Amino acid sequence: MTLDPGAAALRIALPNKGSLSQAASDMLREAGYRQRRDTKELTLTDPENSVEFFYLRPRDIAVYVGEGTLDVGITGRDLLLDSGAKAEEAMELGFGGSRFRFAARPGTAASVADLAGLRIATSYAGVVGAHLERHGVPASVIRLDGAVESSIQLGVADVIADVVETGSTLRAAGLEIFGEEILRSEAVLITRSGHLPEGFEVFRRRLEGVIVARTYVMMDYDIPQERVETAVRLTPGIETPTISPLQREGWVAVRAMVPRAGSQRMMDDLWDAGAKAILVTEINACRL
Ligand SMILES: Nc1ncnc2c1ncn2[C@@H]1O[C@H](COP(=O)(O)OP(=O)(O)OP(=O)(O)O)[C@@H](O)[C@H]1O
Ligand SMILES: O=P(O)(O)OC[C@H]1O[C@H](OP(=O)(O)OP(=O)(O)O)[C@H](O)[C@@H]1O
Ligand SMILES: [Mg+2]
Repeated sequence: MTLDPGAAALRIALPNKGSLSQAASDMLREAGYRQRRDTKELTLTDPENSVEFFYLRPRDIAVYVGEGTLDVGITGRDLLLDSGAKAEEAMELGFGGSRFRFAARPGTAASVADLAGLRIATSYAGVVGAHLERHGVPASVIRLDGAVESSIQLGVADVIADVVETGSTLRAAGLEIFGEEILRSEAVLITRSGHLPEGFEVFRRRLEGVIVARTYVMMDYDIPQERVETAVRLTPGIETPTISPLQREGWVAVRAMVPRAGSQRMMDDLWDAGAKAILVTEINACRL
Protein backbone atom coordinates (compact mmCIF):
# COMPACT_ATOMS: atom_id res chain seq x y z
CA MET A 1 0.00 0.00 0.00
CA THR A 2 1.27 3.50 -0.77
CA LEU A 3 0.10 6.61 0.98
CA ASP A 4 -1.89 8.95 -1.18
CA PRO A 5 -0.19 12.37 -0.97
CA GLY A 6 -3.57 13.96 -1.72
CA ALA A 7 -5.26 12.28 1.27
CA ALA A 8 -6.23 14.38 4.29
CA ALA A 9 -3.20 14.55 6.59
CA LEU A 10 -3.32 12.83 9.97
CA ARG A 11 -2.92 15.62 12.54
CA ILE A 12 -0.51 14.54 15.27
CA ALA A 13 0.25 16.34 18.57
CA LEU A 14 3.80 15.96 19.92
CA PRO A 15 5.44 17.28 23.12
CA ASN A 16 7.27 20.53 22.37
CA LYS A 17 9.39 20.53 25.57
CA GLY A 18 10.14 18.52 28.70
CA SER A 19 11.09 14.92 29.40
CA LEU A 20 9.10 13.37 26.54
CA SER A 21 9.95 15.75 23.72
CA GLN A 22 13.29 14.48 22.39
CA ALA A 23 12.41 10.79 22.79
CA ALA A 24 9.10 11.27 20.94
CA SER A 25 10.84 13.02 18.02
CA ASP A 26 13.51 10.31 17.91
CA MET A 27 10.85 7.61 17.71
CA LEU A 28 9.07 9.38 14.84
CA ARG A 29 12.30 9.88 12.94
CA GLU A 30 13.04 6.15 13.31
CA ALA A 31 9.54 5.47 11.97
CA GLY A 32 10.44 7.40 8.82
CA TYR A 33 8.70 10.72 9.52
CA ARG A 34 10.17 14.19 9.10
CA GLN A 35 10.81 16.03 12.34
CA ARG A 36 11.55 19.66 13.10
CA ARG A 37 15.20 20.81 13.16
CA ASP A 38 14.57 23.83 15.34
CA THR A 39 12.75 23.56 18.68
CA LYS A 40 11.08 26.92 17.94
CA GLU A 41 9.04 25.41 15.08
CA LEU A 42 5.44 24.87 16.21
CA THR A 43 4.16 22.83 13.27
CA LEU A 44 5.68 20.69 10.56
CA THR A 45 4.08 19.13 7.51
CA ASP A 46 5.27 15.82 6.08
CA PRO A 47 3.31 15.55 2.80
CA GLU A 48 5.05 12.33 1.68
CA ASN A 49 3.59 10.53 4.68
CA SER A 50 0.32 12.50 4.77
CA VAL A 51 0.88 13.72 8.33
CA GLU A 52 1.10 17.08 10.04
CA PHE A 53 2.82 17.57 13.41
CA PHE A 54 1.81 20.10 16.07
CA TYR A 55 4.32 20.70 18.87
CA LEU A 56 2.37 21.44 22.05
CA ARG A 57 2.77 21.37 25.81
CA PRO A 58 2.48 17.72 26.85
CA ARG A 59 -0.14 18.70 29.41
CA ASP A 60 -2.37 20.17 26.69
CA ILE A 61 -2.08 17.31 24.20
CA ALA A 62 -4.92 15.19 25.63
CA VAL A 63 -7.18 18.25 25.52
CA TYR A 64 -6.64 18.83 21.78
CA VAL A 65 -7.07 15.14 20.99
CA GLY A 66 -10.11 14.75 23.30
CA GLU A 67 -11.79 17.72 21.61
CA GLY A 68 -11.11 16.21 18.19
CA THR A 69 -9.05 19.23 17.09
CA LEU A 70 -6.10 16.91 16.50
CA ASP A 71 -6.35 13.21 15.57
CA VAL A 72 -3.56 11.56 17.55
CA GLY A 73 -1.11 12.55 20.27
CA ILE A 74 1.90 11.42 22.25
CA THR A 75 1.85 12.35 25.93
CA GLY A 76 2.35 10.81 29.38
CA ARG A 77 -0.30 8.49 30.82
CA ASP A 78 -0.29 10.61 34.00
CA LEU A 79 -0.99 13.77 31.99
CA LEU A 80 -3.77 12.03 30.05
CA LEU A 81 -5.48 10.92 33.27
CA ASP A 82 -4.94 14.27 34.95
CA SER A 83 -6.57 16.14 32.05
CA GLY A 84 -9.88 14.31 32.34
CA ALA A 85 -10.10 14.72 28.54
CA LYS A 86 -12.19 12.34 26.44
CA ALA A 87 -9.10 10.67 25.03
CA GLU A 88 -7.81 7.14 25.48
CA GLU A 89 -4.59 5.18 25.28
CA ALA A 90 -3.98 3.33 22.03
CA MET A 91 -0.44 2.03 22.69
CA GLU A 92 2.40 2.22 25.24
CA LEU A 93 5.55 3.64 23.70
CA GLY A 94 8.26 2.30 26.03
CA PHE A 95 9.92 5.61 27.03
CA GLY A 96 9.35 8.43 29.55
CA GLY A 97 8.71 5.98 32.37
CA SER A 98 7.97 7.42 35.81
CA ARG A 99 6.14 6.70 39.05
CA PHE A 100 3.72 9.01 40.76
CA ARG A 101 4.11 8.94 44.55
CA PHE A 102 3.28 10.69 47.78
CA ALA A 103 6.26 12.04 49.74
CA ALA A 104 6.74 13.97 52.95
CA ARG A 105 9.18 14.59 55.80
CA PRO A 106 9.85 11.33 57.66
CA GLY A 107 7.13 10.55 60.21
CA THR A 108 4.38 12.63 58.55
CA ALA A 109 2.31 9.76 57.16
CA ALA A 110 2.64 6.07 56.35
CA SER A 111 -0.35 5.46 54.09
CA VAL A 112 -3.06 7.29 52.18
CA ALA A 113 -5.41 6.94 55.20
CA ASP A 114 -3.07 9.21 57.21
CA LEU A 115 -3.64 12.06 54.77
CA ALA A 116 -7.04 13.07 56.20
CA GLY A 117 -6.99 16.79 57.01
CA LEU A 118 -3.52 17.36 55.51
CA ARG A 119 -2.54 19.69 52.65
CA ILE A 120 -1.16 17.98 49.55
CA ALA A 121 0.76 19.99 46.94
CA THR A 122 0.91 18.68 43.38
CA SER A 123 0.96 19.59 39.68
CA TYR A 124 -1.44 16.70 39.06
CA ALA A 125 -4.56 17.78 40.96
CA GLY A 126 -6.84 15.55 38.85
CA VAL A 127 -4.87 12.37 39.54
CA VAL A 128 -4.48 13.15 43.26
CA GLY A 129 -8.13 14.19 43.71
CA ALA A 130 -9.33 10.96 42.08
CA HIS A 131 -6.96 8.86 44.21
CA LEU A 132 -8.15 10.49 47.45
CA GLU A 133 -11.76 10.06 46.43
CA ARG A 134 -11.21 6.37 45.63
CA HIS A 135 -9.84 5.91 49.14
CA GLY A 136 -12.49 8.15 50.74
CA VAL A 137 -9.84 10.39 52.32
CA PRO A 138 -10.74 14.08 52.87
CA ALA A 139 -7.58 16.15 52.28
CA SER A 140 -7.01 19.49 50.55
CA VAL A 141 -5.16 19.54 47.25
CA ILE A 142 -2.98 22.56 46.49
CA ARG A 143 -2.21 22.91 42.80
CA LEU A 144 1.30 24.13 41.95
CA ASP A 145 3.02 24.39 38.60
CA GLY A 146 6.35 22.74 39.51
CA ALA A 147 9.13 22.47 42.09
CA VAL A 148 6.49 21.08 44.43
CA GLU A 149 9.20 19.59 46.68
CA SER A 150 9.84 23.10 48.06
CA SER A 151 6.23 23.58 49.18
CA ILE A 152 6.73 21.66 52.42
CA GLN A 153 9.76 23.65 53.53
CA LEU A 154 7.91 26.84 52.58
CA GLY A 155 4.94 25.87 54.75
CA VAL A 156 2.37 25.68 51.96
CA ALA A 157 1.78 21.91 52.23
CA ASP A 158 2.37 18.91 54.53
CA VAL A 159 2.71 16.34 51.79
CA ILE A 160 3.49 16.35 48.06
CA ALA A 161 2.41 14.05 45.25
CA ASP A 162 4.79 14.14 42.30
CA VAL A 163 6.59 12.35 39.51
CA VAL A 164 9.54 10.35 40.81
CA GLU A 165 12.13 9.02 38.42
CA THR A 166 15.50 8.54 40.14
CA GLY A 167 14.33 9.96 43.50
CA SER A 168 17.25 12.40 43.70
CA THR A 169 15.02 15.52 43.84
CA LEU A 170 13.15 14.08 46.83
CA ARG A 171 16.37 13.14 48.62
CA ALA A 172 17.78 16.63 48.09
CA ALA A 173 14.63 18.11 49.69
CA GLY A 174 14.82 15.71 52.69
CA LEU A 175 11.56 13.99 51.73
CA GLU A 176 10.66 10.29 51.67
CA ILE A 177 8.09 8.47 49.62
CA PHE A 178 5.35 6.63 51.51
CA GLY A 179 2.20 4.66 50.82
CA GLU A 180 1.33 2.70 47.73
CA GLU A 181 2.26 3.73 44.20
CA ILE A 182 -0.44 6.09 42.91
CA LEU A 183 0.34 5.55 39.26
CA ARG A 184 2.96 4.15 36.91
CA SER A 185 3.32 6.23 33.80
CA GLU A 186 5.08 6.18 30.45
CA ALA A 187 4.66 7.88 27.10
CA VAL A 188 1.52 6.68 25.32
CA LEU A 189 -0.18 7.15 21.97
CA ILE A 190 -3.65 8.60 22.43
CA THR A 191 -6.78 9.07 20.30
CA ARG A 192 -10.22 10.56 20.96
CA SER A 193 -12.28 8.05 22.97
CA GLY A 194 -14.09 5.61 20.73
CA HIS A 195 -12.75 7.14 17.53
CA LEU A 196 -9.93 5.85 15.31
CA PRO A 197 -9.12 8.45 12.66
CA GLU A 198 -8.38 7.58 9.05
CA GLY A 199 -4.68 6.86 8.55
CA PHE A 200 -4.23 6.00 12.22
CA GLU A 201 -3.51 2.31 11.66
CA VAL A 202 -0.52 3.00 9.37
CA PHE A 203 0.87 5.45 11.93
CA ARG A 204 0.35 3.01 14.83
CA ARG A 205 1.96 0.14 12.92
CA ARG A 206 5.02 2.25 12.12
CA LEU A 207 5.54 3.11 15.79
CA GLU A 208 4.99 -0.50 16.75
CA GLY A 209 7.71 -1.41 14.22
CA VAL A 210 10.13 0.94 16.00
CA ILE A 211 9.29 -0.56 19.41
CA VAL A 212 9.82 -4.10 18.12
CA ALA A 213 13.08 -3.13 16.40
CA ARG A 214 14.28 -1.64 19.69
CA THR A 215 13.18 -4.63 21.76
CA TYR A 216 14.44 -7.47 19.57
CA VAL A 217 17.64 -8.41 17.74
CA MET A 218 18.13 -10.94 14.96
CA MET A 219 20.09 -14.07 15.91
CA ASP A 220 21.71 -16.38 13.34
CA TYR A 221 23.66 -19.55 14.03
CA ASP A 222 24.63 -22.94 12.65
CA ILE A 223 23.85 -26.12 14.55
CA PRO A 224 23.98 -29.89 13.96
CA GLN A 225 20.65 -31.18 12.64
CA GLU A 226 20.18 -33.53 15.62
CA ARG A 227 20.30 -30.58 18.06
CA VAL A 228 17.80 -28.47 16.22
CA GLU A 229 14.98 -29.12 18.68
CA THR A 230 17.04 -27.78 21.59
CA ALA A 231 17.92 -24.74 19.52
CA VAL A 232 14.31 -24.05 18.60
CA ARG A 233 13.34 -24.30 22.26
CA LEU A 234 15.98 -21.65 23.09
CA THR A 235 15.11 -19.35 20.17
CA PRO A 236 11.47 -19.90 19.22
CA GLY A 237 11.33 -16.55 17.41
CA ILE A 238 8.10 -14.57 17.35
CA GLU A 239 6.16 -16.97 15.14
CA THR A 240 8.71 -19.66 14.26
CA PRO A 241 12.45 -19.65 13.44
CA THR A 242 13.69 -20.01 9.86
CA ILE A 243 15.73 -23.18 9.38
CA SER A 244 17.80 -23.56 6.19
CA PRO A 245 20.03 -26.40 4.98
CA LEU A 246 23.82 -25.88 4.95
CA GLN A 247 26.39 -27.23 2.48
CA ARG A 248 28.02 -29.03 5.38
CA GLU A 249 26.37 -32.44 5.84
CA GLY A 250 24.22 -32.78 8.98
CA TRP A 251 24.18 -29.05 9.82
CA VAL A 252 21.48 -26.37 9.50
CA ALA A 253 21.36 -22.58 9.80
CA VAL A 254 18.80 -21.06 12.17
CA ARG A 255 17.50 -17.47 12.13
CA ALA A 256 15.17 -16.07 14.79
CA MET A 257 14.23 -12.77 16.42
CA VAL A 258 15.11 -12.81 20.12
CA PRO A 259 14.66 -10.23 22.91
CA ARG A 260 17.66 -7.89 23.07
CA ALA A 261 17.71 -8.21 26.88
CA GLY A 262 19.36 -11.51 27.68
CA SER A 263 20.71 -12.05 24.15
CA GLN A 264 24.29 -12.53 25.42
CA ARG A 265 23.10 -15.19 27.84
CA MET A 266 21.22 -16.84 25.00
CA MET A 267 24.42 -16.96 22.92
CA ASP A 268 26.16 -18.76 25.82
CA ASP A 269 23.32 -21.29 26.02
CA LEU A 270 23.35 -21.85 22.25
CA TRP A 271 27.10 -22.37 22.31
CA ASP A 272 26.68 -24.96 25.09
CA ALA A 273 24.03 -26.63 22.94
CA GLY A 274 26.57 -27.04 20.10
CA ALA A 275 25.83 -23.98 17.98
CA LYS A 276 28.63 -22.27 16.04
CA ALA A 277 28.95 -18.98 14.12
CA ILE A 278 26.39 -17.26 16.36
CA LEU A 279 25.72 -13.75 15.07
CA VAL A 280 23.54 -11.02 16.52
CA THR A 281 22.44 -8.13 14.30
CA GLU A 282 20.28 -5.04 14.78
CA ILE A 283 16.81 -4.83 13.30
CA ASN A 284 16.46 -1.38 11.74
CA ALA A 285 12.75 -1.53 11.02
CA CYS A 286 10.03 -4.14 10.86
CA ARG A 287 6.33 -4.90 10.39
CA LEU A 288 5.15 -8.05 12.07
N1 LIG B 1 12.10 13.01 35.54
C1 LIG B 1 10.91 13.36 35.10
N2 LIG B 1 10.35 14.50 35.52
C2 LIG B 1 9.17 14.90 35.10
N3 LIG B 1 8.41 14.20 34.25
C3 LIG B 1 8.90 13.06 33.80
C4 LIG B 1 10.16 12.56 34.19
N4 LIG B 1 10.36 11.41 33.57
C5 LIG B 1 9.27 11.18 32.83
N5 LIG B 1 8.38 12.16 32.97
C6 LIG B 1 7.10 12.25 32.32
O1 LIG B 1 7.05 13.41 31.48
C7 LIG B 1 5.76 14.01 31.51
C8 LIG B 1 5.84 15.42 32.03
O2 LIG B 1 6.38 16.16 31.04
P1 LIG B 1 6.39 17.75 31.12
O3 LIG B 1 7.07 18.19 29.88
O4 LIG B 1 5.05 18.28 31.44
O5 LIG B 1 7.19 18.02 32.41
P2 LIG B 1 8.75 18.02 32.62
O6 LIG B 1 9.40 16.95 31.85
O7 LIG B 1 8.90 18.00 34.07
O8 LIG B 1 9.17 19.40 31.95
P3 LIG B 1 9.07 20.87 32.57
O9 LIG B 1 9.12 20.75 34.05
O10 LIG B 1 10.27 21.52 31.95
O11 LIG B 1 7.79 21.45 32.07
C9 LIG B 1 4.91 13.14 32.42
O12 LIG B 1 4.23 12.20 31.65
C10 LIG B 1 5.94 12.46 33.29
O13 LIG B 1 5.51 11.21 33.80
O1 LIG C 1 13.15 11.54 40.73
P1 LIG C 1 13.91 12.52 39.90
O2 LIG C 1 14.84 11.85 38.91
O3 LIG C 1 14.62 13.52 40.73
O4 LIG C 1 12.88 13.28 38.93
C1 LIG C 1 11.67 13.79 39.41
C2 LIG C 1 11.67 15.28 39.42
O5 LIG C 1 11.77 15.77 38.08
C3 LIG C 1 10.66 16.62 37.81
O6 LIG C 1 10.97 17.93 38.10
P2 LIG C 1 11.46 18.98 36.99
O7 LIG C 1 12.95 18.97 36.91
O8 LIG C 1 10.73 18.73 35.74
O9 LIG C 1 11.02 20.34 37.64
P3 LIG C 1 9.53 20.84 37.93
O10 LIG C 1 9.13 20.21 39.23
O11 LIG C 1 9.65 22.29 38.03
O12 LIG C 1 8.67 20.40 36.79
C4 LIG C 1 9.59 16.11 38.78
O13 LIG C 1 8.60 17.09 39.00
C5 LIG C 1 10.38 15.78 40.01
O14 LIG C 1 10.62 16.93 40.77
MG1 LIG D 1 8.76 19.22 35.42
